[in-house]
Order: sequence, then C-alpha cells, then structure tokens
Amino acid sequence: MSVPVLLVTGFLGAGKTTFINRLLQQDHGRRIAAIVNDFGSINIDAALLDSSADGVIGLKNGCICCSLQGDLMRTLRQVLSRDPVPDLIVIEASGVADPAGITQSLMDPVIWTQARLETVIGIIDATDSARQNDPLWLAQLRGSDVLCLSKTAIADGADIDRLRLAVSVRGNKLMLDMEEPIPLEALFIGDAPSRNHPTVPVHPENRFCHLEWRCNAPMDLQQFQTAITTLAPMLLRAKGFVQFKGQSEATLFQLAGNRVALSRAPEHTDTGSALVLIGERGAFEPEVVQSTLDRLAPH
Ligand SMILES: Nc1nc2c(ncn2[C@@H]2O[C@H](COP(=O)(O)OP(=O)(O)OP(=O)(O)O)[C@@H](O)[C@H]2O)c(=O)[nH]1
Repeated sequence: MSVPVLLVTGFLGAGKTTFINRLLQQDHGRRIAAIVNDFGSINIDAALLDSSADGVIGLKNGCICCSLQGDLMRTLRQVLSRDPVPDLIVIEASGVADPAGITQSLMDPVIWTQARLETVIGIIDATDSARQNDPLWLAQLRGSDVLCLSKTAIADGADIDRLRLAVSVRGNKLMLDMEEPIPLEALFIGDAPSRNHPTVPVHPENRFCHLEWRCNAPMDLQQFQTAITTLAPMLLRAKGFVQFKGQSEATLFQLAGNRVALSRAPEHTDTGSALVLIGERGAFEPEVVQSTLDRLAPH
C-alpha cells in the first residue's frame, strides 16, 4: 500500500519545524518518518525535530525544489525500504523552496505507487504580513492545499485580518491556526485540484545567500547579543546552537523576522557553536557577518 506523504512549505522562519514537532507529539499512534531540508550544511532542523519521529533524515547543502530533487527521491526510496515501512512521511521543505518543483517530483508514477503526496501544507507567518507580494511567498501559497497561520498569538490583529483577506482572494483554501490544536486527520483532505495544473517553479537559489559560522570556544552572552543586534537588519533568518561562557549546556538561538529567541538546545547537541545566517543578496554582506562574529571568538 502507498504511504501518505505530507509536504510542509513556508517562508524562512515561518514555523515549519514547530508545526511538524506538534504533529509528532500528538497521540496518533502512527510511525512518522521525517525528511527535512536545511539551507546550508549544518543540520539544525533535524536536531530540533522531536525524537518521537520514526527516523529524521536531513538533506543539506541545497534546496529540494531544485538542486536536491534527486537526493529527495533517493531518500524517499530509502525510507520506503525500511522494515516496517512508516505509516506517514512528512517532508519539510527549506524556507526558500517553491513547492511546485517538489510536487512535480513526487508525482512521478513509480514513486506514487509507494508514496502518494496527500497534502501540501503552507505555513504562513502572521507576523510577516508585509511579505504578501513576494513572488516566493506567493508561490508557496499557490502550491499549498491547506494553509496554517503561525504566531497568531503574537501578531497584530489587523495584520492577521489583512493576511486572511490576501490569502482568500487567491483561492479558497482551508486555513488553520497553529495556536489551536490541529488533529492529524484534519490534514487529510482528499484530492487537491491545483496539482493537475503544475506551474513553472520559481527557482530562487540566487536570491538568497548564507553564511555558516562555527566556533569552538565559549562566547560571552552579552557580546553575542550586541553582535546579533548589529547584524539583524541584514538578516532574514538565523539559527543555530551557541555555547556561552559559564553554561554547561548549549543554547538554541533563533532569529526569525525581527524576533530573537534563546532557549535550551536539545540534549545531544555537540559542544561549540554552529550558526547559519541567511539574507538577501545585496543586503546581506557575508564579510561583515563573518568579521562581526569572528570578533566574538576569544583569542
Ligand atoms: N509564538 C510563536 N512562535 C512561533 C510559532 N511558530 C514558530 N515560532 C517561532 O519562530 C521561530 C522559527 O520557527 P521554526 O519552526 O524553526 O521555523 P521554520 O519555518 O522551520 O524555519 P526555517 O526552516 O529556518 O525556514 C522559532 O523561534 C519558533 O519558536 C508560533 O506559532 N507562535
């Protein structure tokens, strides 16, 4: 029997990993395998996914909507060859992916007999309403069957209304709210008509650039915060694990939009710091990011 596949898409930092973790933590009794695609070579999302997943596979150094399509298909076959086969496969696209390219690959007739794309879920960040004319954001919206608004508890009410309106004029799609419980069954909606009309995928790999930064020595918390505040205007997204002085455990660092969060890193995180910082070509200056962070490394 063909294993159902859920594809989760959404802009950088929209809340895809958070959404998948909430699914994994539900009491559904299914063996769920997760395939995650991180922008860069540091497997952060794979480390952040809940250990209740029946295996998490990270695809890195590229985007599964374009350069890593072959890797995605190979990984899918590998997951399907497991014994027992998972009951459900969840794929998290990177935040720069156009889901149209992934959907087209998954509709390969051979793959379809073993793994059928059930639903494409688009995560929309309610605090990022200014993005609604962005071609990539629009492609992610167009390629989704079901939408899920994230961060509604911290978003402005008027922004949420504007977003709902912008989304509804572009197609009448089921819209869920991530602050409310979303039972797994609600994501199984039957045939999705948009898949019959594949669009030309947006391949946005040249639009974004990123820098990966590692440091083995513990850093000063305050200096790190100052450096991030300085860099924030050129960043769309940054995340990773940081080892601060005087702390035995690593800290998870997240920057999405203009929000920064520091929290406890998962237990198995390696020592030392590893960050991925992403911005748009033009605004993002890799040399400035590199030198600002290098100054944090104790000599
Ligand atoms: N308050 C609130 N925060 C959220 C919600 N969803 C995500 N976040 C926060 O937003 C940040 C990014 O969330 P992720 O789930 O990592 O986003 P993502 O889409 O997987 O990010 P990328 O894979 O890097 O594109 C994290 O700090 C999350 O804690 C939400 O519904 N409410």
